[in-house]
Amino acid sequence: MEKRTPSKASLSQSMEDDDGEAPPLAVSITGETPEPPSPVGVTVITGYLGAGKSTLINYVLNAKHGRRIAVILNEFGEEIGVERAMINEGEGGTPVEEWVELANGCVCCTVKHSLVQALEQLVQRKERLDHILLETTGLADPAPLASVLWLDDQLESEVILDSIITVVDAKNIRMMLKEHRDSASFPEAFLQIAFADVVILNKVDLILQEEPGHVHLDVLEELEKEIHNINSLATIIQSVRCQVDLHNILDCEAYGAKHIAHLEALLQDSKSTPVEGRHDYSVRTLCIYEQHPVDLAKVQSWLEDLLWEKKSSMDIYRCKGVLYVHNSDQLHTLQAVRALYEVVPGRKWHQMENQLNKIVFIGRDLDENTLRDSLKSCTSLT
Ligand SMILES: Nc1nc2c(ncn2[C@@H]2O[C@H](COP(=O)(O)OP(=O)(O)OP(=O)(O)O)[C@@H](O)[C@H]2O)c(=O)[nH]1
Repeated sequence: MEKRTPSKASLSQSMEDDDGEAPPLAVSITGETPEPPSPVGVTVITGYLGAGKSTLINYVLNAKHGRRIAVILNEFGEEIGVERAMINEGEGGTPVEEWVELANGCVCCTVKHSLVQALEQLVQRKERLDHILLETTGLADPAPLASVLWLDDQLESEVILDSIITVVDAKNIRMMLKEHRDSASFPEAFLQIAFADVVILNKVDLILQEEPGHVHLDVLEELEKEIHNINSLATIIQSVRCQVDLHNILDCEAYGAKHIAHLEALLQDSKSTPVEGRHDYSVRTLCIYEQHPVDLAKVQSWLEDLLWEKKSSMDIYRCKGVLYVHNSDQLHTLQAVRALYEVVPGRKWHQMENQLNKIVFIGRDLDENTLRDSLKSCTSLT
């Protein structure tokens, strides 16, 4: 089943909301050979001011990891150690980004114009790339970017959204969580966590300084729990100066419908945020279950009411799940980022398996009863 989106007009509207400029909607770059190579994964890096995004980029650009990684930046910090990328005027006055090559095989550039154009240039380079990192300075809500990069397989794009990584400053987030526990407001940082597939909990050395001995371990455990309360689907990696094993943050295939085992493991570990002491308006995770098989058309129309028409007051950011569909021996996977959603048939159910629907929502004002009852209404075939 192909990816379902509301009208293009409303998608581009949501992108315009972010920076006043509507990026093009799709990257479709077809290869000339009959068998195009597998697409290059794009990892989007978000994070609150000063969390350590540049530190992570610097680490990737300077480490000997043996991978050819391209980095696309919005802004070029002085500390990055390469000359500021130049913007040239290409043929016909088209602005062209200049790529800077580094000794370890990585390349990087600053995007001042079209992201899609920069990606096109990248994949047209003769050297094959292993991965692309995209730093999104100041982008509170990475969803519009996900909509641009998360494309239908049918488009045969040469790039594919791999995952969204959010870098978090452990000391800062600890303070923010304390401050906002009982308040109706929520900082941008929580939104970035809500959209993350991987959270790098950086600057854990500062927690050790504050809480020497064994106490810092309890503090970090508590922080991980709080982050999982916002987004139980995210993998959390603790770090100092973003020194992370790249295998843990690249090639996550967080949006790939083929990676069912990983999705199932995430769903298995996901738990609803405990309700006690929490306000409904905070960003949280909610899991719903339904034992009976659902009608696919009804599920689609239910999702479209929730995500497109916004008939309830709920604000849903992310959604992942497995569906047990009437008249199908295949498990179906469900993924959504804001208004964009996809339901894809996956592997066959095993004989002794407990077939059921499980959906995890991440968002604000999530109403468990409404979601559970409306999913239940998708079980009838009339
Ligand atoms: N103590 C400590 N400092 C760190 C760590 N990681 C990064 N820093 C420092 O934190 C500061 C901010 O890091 P950056 O990498 O520039 O953060 P950023 O997210 O790119 O910041 P902006 O571009 O301003 O949003 C720098 O001075 C880093 O050296 C860490 O793990 N521990």
